[in-house]
Amino acid sequence: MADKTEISVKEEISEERSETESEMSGQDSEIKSEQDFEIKSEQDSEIKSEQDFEIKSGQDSKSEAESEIEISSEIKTETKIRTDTEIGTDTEIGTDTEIGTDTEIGTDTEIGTDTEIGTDTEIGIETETETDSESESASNPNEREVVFDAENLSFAYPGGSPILKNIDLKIYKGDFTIIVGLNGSGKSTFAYHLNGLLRPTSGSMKVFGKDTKSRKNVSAIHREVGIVFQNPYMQFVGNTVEEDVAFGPENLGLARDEIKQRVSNVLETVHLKDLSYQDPSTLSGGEAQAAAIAGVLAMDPECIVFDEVTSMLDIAAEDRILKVIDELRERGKTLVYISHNPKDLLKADRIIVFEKGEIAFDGGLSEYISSGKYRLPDMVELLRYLRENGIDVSETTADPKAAAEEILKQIGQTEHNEQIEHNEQIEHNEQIEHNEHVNHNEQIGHNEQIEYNDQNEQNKQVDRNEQFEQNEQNGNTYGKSI
Ligand SMILES: Nc1ncnc2c1ncn2[C@@H]1O[C@H](COP(=O)(O)OP(=O)(O)OP(=O)(O)O)[C@@H](O)[C@H]1O
Repeated sequence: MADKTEISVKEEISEERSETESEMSGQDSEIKSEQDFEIKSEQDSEIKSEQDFEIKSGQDSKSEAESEIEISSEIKTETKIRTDTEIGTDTEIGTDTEIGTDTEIGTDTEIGTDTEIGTDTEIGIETETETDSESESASNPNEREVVFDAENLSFAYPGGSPILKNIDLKIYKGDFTIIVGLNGSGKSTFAYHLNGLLRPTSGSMKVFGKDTKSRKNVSAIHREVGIVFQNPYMQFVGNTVEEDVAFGPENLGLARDEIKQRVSNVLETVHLKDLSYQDPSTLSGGEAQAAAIAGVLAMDPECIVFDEVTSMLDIAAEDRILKVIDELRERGKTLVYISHNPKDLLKADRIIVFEKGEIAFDGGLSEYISSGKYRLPDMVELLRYLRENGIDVSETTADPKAAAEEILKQIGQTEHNEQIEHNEQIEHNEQIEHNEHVNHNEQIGHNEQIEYNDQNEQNKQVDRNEQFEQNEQNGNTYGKSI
């Protein structure tokens, strides 16, 4: 029997946040204090019998205006039929009673009773075989696994007009999908649907096959899908950066050493080690974004939704985050990235454009470029200009160095070759000149030698004549008759 006590449940807090958002928008009439988010405890007990039965129970309680007790029991048999029992009690203004039963053929029964004052009790009994979308896709290995599946999804904030309209969209495992669109087009609202923070007003959203409409599914979905919010201060729950980042892994029930290691690694990654003990609410905008990213990375979820997370980062910090994203892609994570920066499009497997709550475009980068309707990354503009002027470079080269090499191949290389030829010619000419010069010098030397020899000869003759004259004067004819 294992018994452990944990402080805090991050995904529940996310739910609370969402509720708070809803409350702000008037979706829910109740008013909650900030302390709702702060105090949580969870107690899990696990009993495993020799018959391979597993019984788990967890108890959550919260302070202040709201208290919640959640007890979950899980019984697992060798036949892989699992029974989940969840009992939650909320004491707050407003009462909700929900009883749900899920069976393996997908029957979901919910009985709800609302009264004005009282208790929120949720009893969920879920009986299902361990068959989910993963095993479904395993039956057809060529079919890519669907992670997010929105079907005819529409959403309106309470009292408002529809923000999302009839969205049909499947996002596949391992893809890096970028969502772009003008301000207010519904990108963030859609992002909140990806982990059940918001639920469709009509239609459905399934994550790994689990419908976000069922509250029982939402906490499991929170473990698989992390969201980094546009406003990072929305997601802090710890008193220090370190505590905040540790919050998620603690909630996953990881061992203390593992948590320590993860926290240390992610703080290193986002360069926030020096601020480990700072209150996250006092961080600068960019630091807060980095800390929020660290908090999600520490949980290592299967999917991460980034909602304009680099908007406040300096260039170096942005580069670090983009590098992290590259690594996450290499590890096969499913990433949804909301951005206003056209340069991000170059990395995308898929681009989705939102316009007034609808999907106006859904496709790859080449299609996006050739549609001619949207703002393009600067480099694509440059390459396009070169193409239009007869230089055959690809428009979709994401890496500036690769683009430069392509351009060089087309024009630079030719010029380069011409330059080489030119240089060789110069060298050749210089050599000739040099040789000519040498020859010339040699000629001069030769002539000088001749002159020298002539002079020598001449001098010798003069000497001889003078000797002759001298001899004659001396009467010495050396046997010669005159
Ligand atoms: N809690 C809310 N209550 C009512 N309306 C809301 C709420 N949150 C957002 N909206 C409205 O929903 C629309 C879509 O907002 P959303 O934040 O999803 O857009 P966005 O595309 O992410 O915009 P941005 O690029 O500016 O971040 C906007 O008109 C916004 O005013």
